[in-house]
Amino acid sequence: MSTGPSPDQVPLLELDGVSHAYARTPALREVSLTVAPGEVVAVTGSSGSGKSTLLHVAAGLLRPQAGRVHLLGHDLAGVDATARAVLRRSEIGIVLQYVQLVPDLPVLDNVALPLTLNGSSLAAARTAAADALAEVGLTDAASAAPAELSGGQAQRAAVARALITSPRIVFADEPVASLDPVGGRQVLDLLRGVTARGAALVLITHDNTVAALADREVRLRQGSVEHEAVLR
Ligand SMILES: Nc1ncnc2c1ncn2[C@@H]1O[C@H](COP(=O)(O)OP(=O)(O)OP(=O)(O)O)[C@@H](O)[C@H]1O
Repeated sequence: MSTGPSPDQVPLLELDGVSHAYARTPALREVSLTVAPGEVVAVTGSSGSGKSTLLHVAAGLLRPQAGRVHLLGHDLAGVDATARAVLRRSEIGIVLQYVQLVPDLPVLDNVALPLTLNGSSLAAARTAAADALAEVGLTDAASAAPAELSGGQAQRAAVARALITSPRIVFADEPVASLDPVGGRQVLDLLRGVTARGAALVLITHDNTVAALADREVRLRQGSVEHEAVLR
């Protein structure tokens, strides 16, 4: 009988000796990192320390020049751009600091978009999007245009869109940096909610108060892991 690790012990994300430079600017230097199911990991560091580059590499948006990235059981070196895009669309959620809702689509259709791109019928996707909007407290905004939302509402809609596929791992790059404390807390609570079903959250932030909500902090300095701490 096999005695391999149980599914809740297999990392969802594993970076091993990852290095990357833009032209001659080193951005990541031999970074190793693992993220387990149900974990919230804060990646911190000052401006230019490599946080966003780490997110791009981890989410398969950027191929690192050295090292290995294992994401959701895939060695990304062997996954072509199309398959990586499908993986992102179906199993990964990404939330950025400035919301990128499609301006011409009502909020409901923005949230439904990942499902329609994955082949769901518009009707089924809209039903799921209405449920997702209810979960983030935005039912009343379903038919609004993105421009009619406040910053906090738009970020909650972006979270609903990122979570509608029930991703196994969510990457959030400074998701509350543009929000007031109350709006920020709401968005963080929504993001952290994914851990209840065993998904992981990788939270990129330069804000210590936000980082303190994580289970673990990985601090970057000039592209290297300077410090790693278990917070809870
Ligand atoms: N597209 C790019 N072309 C050239 N250099 C880049 C590019 N993106 C990032 N860099 C450089 O790589 C280094 C790491 O940048 P990165 O954006 O990953 O840091 P960061 O910690 O996310 O910064 P910030 O908190 O300011 O967003 C910096 O020196 C930056 O100037």
